[in-house]
Amino acid sequence: MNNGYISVPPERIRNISIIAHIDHGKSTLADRLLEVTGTVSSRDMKDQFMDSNDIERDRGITIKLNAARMNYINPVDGLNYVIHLIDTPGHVDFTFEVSRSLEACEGALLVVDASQGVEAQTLANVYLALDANLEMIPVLNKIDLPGAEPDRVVREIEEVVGLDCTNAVMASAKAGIGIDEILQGVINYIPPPRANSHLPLRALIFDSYYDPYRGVVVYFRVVDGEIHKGDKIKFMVTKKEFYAEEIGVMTTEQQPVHVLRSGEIGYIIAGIKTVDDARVGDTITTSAKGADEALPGYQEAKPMLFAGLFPVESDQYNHLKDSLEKLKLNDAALQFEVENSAAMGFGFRCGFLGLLHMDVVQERLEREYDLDIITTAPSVVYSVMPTKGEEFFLDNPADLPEATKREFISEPYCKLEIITPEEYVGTLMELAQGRRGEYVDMKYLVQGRTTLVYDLPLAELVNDFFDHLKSRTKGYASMEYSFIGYRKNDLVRLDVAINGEPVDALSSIVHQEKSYAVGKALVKKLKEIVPRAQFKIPIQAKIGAKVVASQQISALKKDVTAKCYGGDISRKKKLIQKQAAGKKRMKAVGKVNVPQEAFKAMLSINDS
Ligand SMILES: Nc1nc2c(ncn2[C@@H]2O[C@H](COP(=O)(O)OP(=O)(O)OP(=O)(O)O)[C@@H](O)[C@H]2O)c(=O)[nH]1
Repeated sequence: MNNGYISVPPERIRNISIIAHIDHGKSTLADRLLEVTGTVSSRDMKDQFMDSNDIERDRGITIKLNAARMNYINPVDGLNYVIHLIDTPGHVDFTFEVSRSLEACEGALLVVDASQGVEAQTLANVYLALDANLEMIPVLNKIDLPGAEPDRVVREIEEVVGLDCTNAVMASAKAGIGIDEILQGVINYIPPPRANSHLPLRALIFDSYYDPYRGVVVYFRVVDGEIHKGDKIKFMVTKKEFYAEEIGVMTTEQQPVHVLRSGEIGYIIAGIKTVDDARVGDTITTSAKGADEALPGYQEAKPMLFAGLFPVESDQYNHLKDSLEKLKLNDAALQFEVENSAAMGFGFRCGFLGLLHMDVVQERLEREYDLDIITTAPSVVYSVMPTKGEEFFLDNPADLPEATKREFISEPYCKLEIITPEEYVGTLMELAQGRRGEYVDMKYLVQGRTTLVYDLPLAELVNDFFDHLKSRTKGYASMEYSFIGYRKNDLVRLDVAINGEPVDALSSIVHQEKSYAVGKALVKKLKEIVPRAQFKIPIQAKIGAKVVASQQISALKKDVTAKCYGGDISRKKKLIQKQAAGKKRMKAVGKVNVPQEAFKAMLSINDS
């Protein structure tokens, strides 16, 4: 094993990230590099060392960042090098975090699956790497696959990405091919960090997490100066001050050291209670003789999506509150405030970076905190100009003022980039147009693939767009999006009443032109979802006082247990138990039990 802490001069440090489209082999390659450099022995290596979180592993995606310090003895000069490998989250919800971890590096391995080629996320990541001025080494991965076409993909990278592939490495992370060449490439083509040890300390925070025993652990890159154990330090954005109780490096495990210098990557433990105090993108300096100016580029994590989270049983409200507070310790981007819904009772309005972030939070609440919650359909943040007063933002459709009290509503738009095999261009254009997309551009790539660019309302995108894209293209298309600003539109609020009771948690904001069709589809869907009762249940969709669609659920004729003829008691009991379990995920709205699915019905009616 080669995993101890070795101090080397800056010219023998390399700081790199791996960037790739999902599933192109980033984690497998990271593992292989750790193994080849002796940082982790193959025996010790669990599946994937870099993806250390359960939910990540289950979903096969990288959510949290991680960093590893590898010692590499270069066979060419026999000298010891240190390579810091920073893992980036592989999902658009976390673009800002990706950008900060790239900022902490001088170079990146651009991994492209040689049997698939460039995908939308490859491009999005390359743009971020170019923004961070990174030197990139293309790695054509999976060349062991019979379908691999590395030469074609090299041409594609040169044409589409505009990256010179002279130094590209043909590799198989799985079979261990090309790993030495990659390490040689890192030493030869990626510049060492510029060392500014004489300047006041400035270190960039690129990740942090909460450890219940040690408090917040902060990962950083020392840009200027030095940080010593025991230093009094200041976070320049939050202005919070702490003592550096422990600083260290990430070899196989966290290994404490006394000093970290310009160009190095390490962690710090300083009695920090919540990740909110150590935000990604913030700059660490010393309290005494510190830097005057923070490193550029800090951005506040801004939620793009909001949804109501309500406990199924109202007595679980406090448990939900405690659980959200605990999650927040480890998730600076999660926001929540109390929401009191007429239909749902007390719960929380929560803000998320995107759909994946929302799913992860929901799953943690259920799995780790054993909560039964109802989540309403996510809403984007609208901007509303009232007839009187100033423009304001609104994330809960239920709060929209009546039509007579507002001048206009604007909604967030994003730029959507799709890469698809040519034969699906028609169906995807239809999909994008059905979602109010505005055509921007189309380009033919090599080998019958095409990029399509649309401006699209974010609300349409979060409405299951990705699943539709995948199913229309048999999984062959990929997409990325970025927020581009607000645009005015003719939007209205669509309300729902079940059995005469307005269900505020089912209200949504939709485009005027689509409102009738959406209302009709929504009540039809709700009719399928809401269980029958002993009485008739009318379901209506309304805009203001006007009913735009309605359906009726007919009354149950018989008690289901009647089927048992009163004879078989155990069977009857079982049936009752089954009914009770089925009710668990239901929320009583007036006299009607509304299942969780109903609150997501909006997501599934857009069959465009
Ligand atoms: N045949 C072959 N399969 C590979 C190779 N590298 C990775 N894979 C497989 O490809 C799949 C995805 O690999 P990962 O390393 O998890 O991909 P990733 O890019 O880290 O994915 P995310 O963490 O979701 O971003 C896994 O099933 C790997 O076993 C390779 O060189 N050859």
